[in-house]
Amino acid sequence: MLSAYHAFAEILSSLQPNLRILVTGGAGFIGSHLVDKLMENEKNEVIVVDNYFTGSKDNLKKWIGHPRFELIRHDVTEKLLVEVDQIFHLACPASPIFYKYNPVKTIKTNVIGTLNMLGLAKRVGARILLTSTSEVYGDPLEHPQKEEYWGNVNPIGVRSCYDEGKRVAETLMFDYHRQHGIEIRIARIFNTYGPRMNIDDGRVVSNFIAQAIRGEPLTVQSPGTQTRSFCYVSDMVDGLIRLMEGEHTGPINIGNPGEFTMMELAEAVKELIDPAVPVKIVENTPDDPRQRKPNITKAKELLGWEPKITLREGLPLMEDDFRQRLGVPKKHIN
Ligand SMILES: NC(=O)c1ccc[n+]([C@@H]2O[C@H](COP(=O)([O-])OP(=O)(O)OC[C@H]3O[C@@H](n4cnc5c(N)ncnc54)[C@H](O)[C@@H]3O)[C@@H](O)[C@H]2O)c1
Ligand SMILES: O=c1ccn([C@@H]2O[C@H](COP(=O)(O)OP(=O)(O)O[C@H]3OC[C@@H](O)[C@H](O)[C@H]3O)[C@@H](O)[C@H]2O)c(=O)[nH]1
Repeated sequence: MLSAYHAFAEILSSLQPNLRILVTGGAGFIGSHLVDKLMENEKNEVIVVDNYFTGSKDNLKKWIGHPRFELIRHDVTEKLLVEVDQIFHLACPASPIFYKYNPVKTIKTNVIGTLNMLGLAKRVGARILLTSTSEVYGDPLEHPQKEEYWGNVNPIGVRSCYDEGKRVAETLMFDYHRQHGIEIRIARIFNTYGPRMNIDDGRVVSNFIAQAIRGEPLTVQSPGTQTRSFCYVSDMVDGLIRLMEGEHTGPINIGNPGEFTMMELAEAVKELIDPAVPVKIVENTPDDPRQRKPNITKAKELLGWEPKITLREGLPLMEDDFRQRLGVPKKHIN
């Protein structure tokens, strides 16, 4: 019986074509988890290109030297010639601190980088997936956000290099699709967290966890009532792969609809790591969206996807990883 099952599995696997997959930004947080998942399939060959602005070779160290894996230092604002079947286009700094650091470079990465990847997709006939963002909805006046909502975005603000950049990237994807018949997929990713985020990434979940472990005050940016919806990274990767493999162009929201104020997030982190750490209210940055929560009806109906890991399940997994990297073990009370 078992051998009949194995024979069947072997036939199935032999029917699946070998795929060569390019992941831009594959040395980053989401990208490296995506690479781990893609490498599990022995039919996949994975090529990562990254300029290491916010990513690191360390995130991919287990694959370096593997015969089905290749890592190339490359900036997507420059042309790239590789023969591939699929392109997961993630390259772009994602933390507001880093995308505001060199805004001209951020918009070039979104516009010229996406043009270059679309040019590559056209030349080699590859399917291309763009990781767009919930930031295309700006400071949303509709809540929760459906894909049909056009957003409320400041075109000249300090976040515009990122959110307007991603909006242009979406436009380019659809123009190449309509004009050149390129197979496109667009994911609108909502706040994602998990192990391997940079300790000093600057995003709220990594900040609070690192602060609590170090015994420092949790910096809640005022007013603290602004909301976000946090998706665990393994759920995100599963959604991205389903979108790439499915039949729908999108845009499709991929995120966890569980919605929390930043004050609630700080309380959850305190409760988990150290109830004694204080919360410190600090000044916010301009144009910070006041609310954010995905409507994921499309992802459920078209991709059969919904997140499995709640914030309370995901935070301890991230705590373990941060403690290990910060060298601060958990105190055990006997
Ligand atoms: N994490 C989130 O909450 C979130 C939310 C919405 C959208 N996204 C999108 O998902 C993607 C990945 O985000 P992440 O959280 O893993 O961020 P990250 O900063 O960890 O990863 C981005 C990667 O892209 C690389 N990169 C940046 N500019 C590049 C360039 N010009 N050429 C080549 N490589 C470049 C970086 O070095 C890094 O490895 C981004 O496109 C981001 O906009 C993320
Ligand atoms: O230390 C902090 C950091 C952040 N915050 C608050 O936490 C909220 C979330 O901020 P983050 O910097 O984590 O992320 P944002 O939601 O602003 O942007 C994010 O969402 C969409 C993605 O495309 C972006 O890549 C990602 O950075 C904001 O309201 C911010 O004011 C704090 O209260 N304290």
